[in-house]
Formats: sequence, structure tokens, C-alpha cells
Amino acid sequence: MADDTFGIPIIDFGIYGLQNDESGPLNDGQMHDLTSAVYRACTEVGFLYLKNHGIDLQQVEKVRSVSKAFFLLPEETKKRYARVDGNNFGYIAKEVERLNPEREAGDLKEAFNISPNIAKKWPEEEIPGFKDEAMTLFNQCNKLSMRILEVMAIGLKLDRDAFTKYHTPNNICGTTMRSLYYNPLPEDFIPKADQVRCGEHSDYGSITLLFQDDVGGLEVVDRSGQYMAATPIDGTIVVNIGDLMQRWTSDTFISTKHRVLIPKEELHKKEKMARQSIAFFVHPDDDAMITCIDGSEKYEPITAGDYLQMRFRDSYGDKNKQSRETWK
Ligand SMILES: O=C(O)CCC(=O)C(=O)O
Ligand SMILES: [Fe+2]
Repeated sequence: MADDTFGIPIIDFGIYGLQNDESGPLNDGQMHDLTSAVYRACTEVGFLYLKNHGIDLQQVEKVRSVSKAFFLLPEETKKRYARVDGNNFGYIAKEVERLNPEREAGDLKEAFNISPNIAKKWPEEEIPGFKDEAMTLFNQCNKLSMRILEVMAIGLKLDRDAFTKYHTPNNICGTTMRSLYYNPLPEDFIPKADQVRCGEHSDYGSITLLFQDDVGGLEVVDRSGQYMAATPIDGTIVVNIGDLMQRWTSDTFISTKHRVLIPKEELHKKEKMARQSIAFFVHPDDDAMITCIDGSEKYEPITAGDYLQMRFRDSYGDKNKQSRETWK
């Protein structure tokens, strides 16, 4: 079922992919190979590649394309859509965030966060269709995420809806789709001393789906603490465990640090490439009480909303509080 590539398994989601909309959920026996492969990846690596997931890859391309059109707008136009503290929707300029606050230099990336159930201003005037294209993909990602959460629950020998019942449709939650743009570096560009595209971090929520393009750079830490390349694999989605899921499962599933470097070969190329990714951060409902699912009481119960706020406050308590803006 799962080929091991670069330590991160490739898992075939075919039997439960969105292309199987009509067939309905399979029984646990039919799902056995899939659930055990996902369980192994979540307990040993915290990352996996998913193939045959059924997300419309043309839709992913459409979202990349409208996003790129937005990122190519003048800076002063983009800033009209800037994300402000306390509202995670909107544009984040280059070098504003430092996902690893230990690094001095800001991340060389721009982003647009889409969190549909909070107040928002879409750039429809400049980029007609932005909202529809983004929301079409958002809804597909949400649906696939629920299936992945079911497979994870079955792998843990829990009720199939053990996680999904805390991710109810249209409820207030931190779920966010984030379009990322790492601009092509100017010729002879020399990054600041410790500058990267996206600093070392783990994600905050339940799970993340990540659509990479074919420009590499994503690295994931392995058990020995070495970063290894999570090379883009055509047609796959990278799925990883977030910190809240690690806590929820009493550290049975692991959330793993990752980063995006500027690939060395990129710096030597005359024609430098932009990297574009789309991340879909899944969070439980804000009012969902997250209690260790094995009954171990390893961590105190906390609502998903409070957990997110706590992570937000923590990030404001560090030495780089002014530049640390992420709230996933
Ligand atoms: O751009 C990427 O491929 C990774 C981005 C990421 O890890 C994040 O935004 O949390
Ligand atoms: Fe991440």
C-alpha cells in the first residue's frame, strides 16, 4: 500500500477519495490497509503523501493562478487586504512573518489567508473570480479532510466520527486555506544571514493538507533531527499532523517540524523560480473541548479556540513578538 519515499510514505487514498462520492463510506474491514498505512505514517513520521485523493487538480491550478495574479499586484494594492491582528483573513507581506522566531531575518514569502467564517474582504475588484475559485477548492479540501480524520480515527480503534464530530460544517473554527507565494529571487540575490523561505515550525491544528508545486524546498525533520527533502510528487497532497492533534492523541500521532529553504540550485540559476503552495489548515470548532482521546489525562482539557489563542499569545510572548504574525 505505502511506498517509502524519502522516509515519508506515499499512501493510496483511492478507495476513499472524493472520486468515490457515490459509493458511500466503506466498512472498517475494507478500509484496513488504508487505515493501518495512515496510522503508521501518523505515529512514525507525522507526514505522508496522499495519492488518488480525488481533489480536482485543475481547481488547484486555478487557485494558484488567481493567487499569482493577486501577488503580482502592486504592494500598496495588496496592503489594502492586509490581515490584521485578531482577524486571520487576508494578505501577509514578505518578511513580516518569522515562523521560527529564533531566526533574525523575516521569511521570504507572501501569503493570503482565507478563513471564510470570519469578517473578510475579498480582492474581487482586482481579481474577479478569486473568491469562487478559492471557495470551490476550500470546500473540496474540507470534505477530504473529514475523510482523512475518519481514517485516522479508525486507525486508532476509535469510533469513525471521533474527530469529525468536533469539526462541524459552518461552525466557528480556525480552519484556514493559505495561498503562499515565494517570489522569484532577483539575479545575484544574496539572502540575509539566516534567511529562509519559511522558518522551522509545526502546524497548530488537527491536520494540514499541502499542495506543493514542482519547485522544491520543503524539508521535514526526521527522528534523528535531520531535515530531509519532501520532494514534490506530481498529483499528491502532503498531509501532516498538527500540534493540537498530537495533544488530542496523547502524543500517539506526532506533529513534525518542517521548513522551506531556498534550494541551492535555485540560487545558482539565472532564471529563478517562484514557489507557490496552498496549505489547508484544519482546526476543530472553537468550542470543541479537546480531551486526551485515550482517557490518559496527559494534557489538560482545553477548547480548540482557547488552544489557538494560547498559541497566539505564546507567539506574542517571544522576543520577536512584533514580527511574529502567524495564527494558524
Ligand atoms: O510552502 C510550503 O510548502 C510550506 C508552508 C508551511 O509549512 C506553512 O505555511 O505552514
Ligand atoms: Fe507548516
